[in-house]
Amino acid sequence: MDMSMTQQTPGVLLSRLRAEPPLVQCITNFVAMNIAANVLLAAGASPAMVSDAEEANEFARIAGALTVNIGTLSAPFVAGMRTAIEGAQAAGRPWVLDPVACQATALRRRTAADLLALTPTIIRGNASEILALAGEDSRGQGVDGRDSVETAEAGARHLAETSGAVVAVTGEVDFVTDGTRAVRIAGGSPYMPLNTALGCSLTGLCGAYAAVADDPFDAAVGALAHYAVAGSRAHEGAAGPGSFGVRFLDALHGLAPGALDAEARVSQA
Ligand SMILES: Nc1ncnc2c1ncn2[C@@H]1O[C@H](COP(=O)(O)OP(=O)(O)OP(=O)(O)O)[C@@H](O)[C@H]1O
Ligand SMILES: Cc1ncsc1CCO
Ligand SMILES: [Mg+2]
Repeated sequence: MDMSMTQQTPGVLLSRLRAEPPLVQCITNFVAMNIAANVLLAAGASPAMVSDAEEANEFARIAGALTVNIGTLSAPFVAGMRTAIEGAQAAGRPWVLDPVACQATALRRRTAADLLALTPTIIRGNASEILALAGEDSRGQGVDGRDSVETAEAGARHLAETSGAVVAVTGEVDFVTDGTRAVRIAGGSPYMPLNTALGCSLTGLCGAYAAVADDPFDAAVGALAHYAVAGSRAHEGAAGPGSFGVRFLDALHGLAPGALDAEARVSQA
């Protein structure tokens, strides 16, 4: 990749992560809990799925980053999210928002808007979710994206400007912007959206990269590039979504920092 697009390249951040695996507090959904934990471990981070309001604030203060995902939403989750965000912010730690299916119901629209107002460091979602969060029409079907990343790029730029967050839109070709800078990241596999919770797990990986990066834009690019390169590698020889899933974990683990920078397909947008 062109090394001028980030201060710290994906490979530099991956080296940091592997040298000192960051503790990442993941408040995520019941579908993603096990999958995301395995993804973070394979990539080189240390995940902990801690969400109860009684301990989430205390835990956020000792974690390197917090990630918040509204996939299986309920009042106890929301209470844990709110107090965890307060703890992360008090400790000066980054937090990542994943607004799963935020177009679908009044509860999700309200919760996503409330969490957005708490100023996430990074927002990661599929194009349908980012369009909805940006106040535009979304064709999302439940948790599955149904819009192209391209149609969400203008909304993502606007959302980044108004929220102050780095916005990462995922799909066939990903898009990352902080409102000023913007890049596209190619790679991955069409088997990825057929494996549940890989997006939710990527949100966790954004937290891991944010914990070791100086700049959240570099963190989002690093996490998405790690995923894209591992996804491309895993696609080779995969017979379908099942064998892809196994190969993907192996590829996340087996990717060396130098190879990540050599194989990352990041371009200016
Ligand atoms: N058609 C595709 N080709 C290549 N990579 C893809 C494709 N669709 C998605 N991806 C990749 O899959 C990963 C997850 O992105 P996706 O947009 O599917 O998340 P999501 O909809 O939030 O997933 P989930 O809600 O199931 O966790 C990203 O790394 C993205 O680049
Ligand atoms: C399938 C599913 N349902 C709620 S969250 C989730 C994981 C993918 O977003
Ligand atoms: Mg999702």
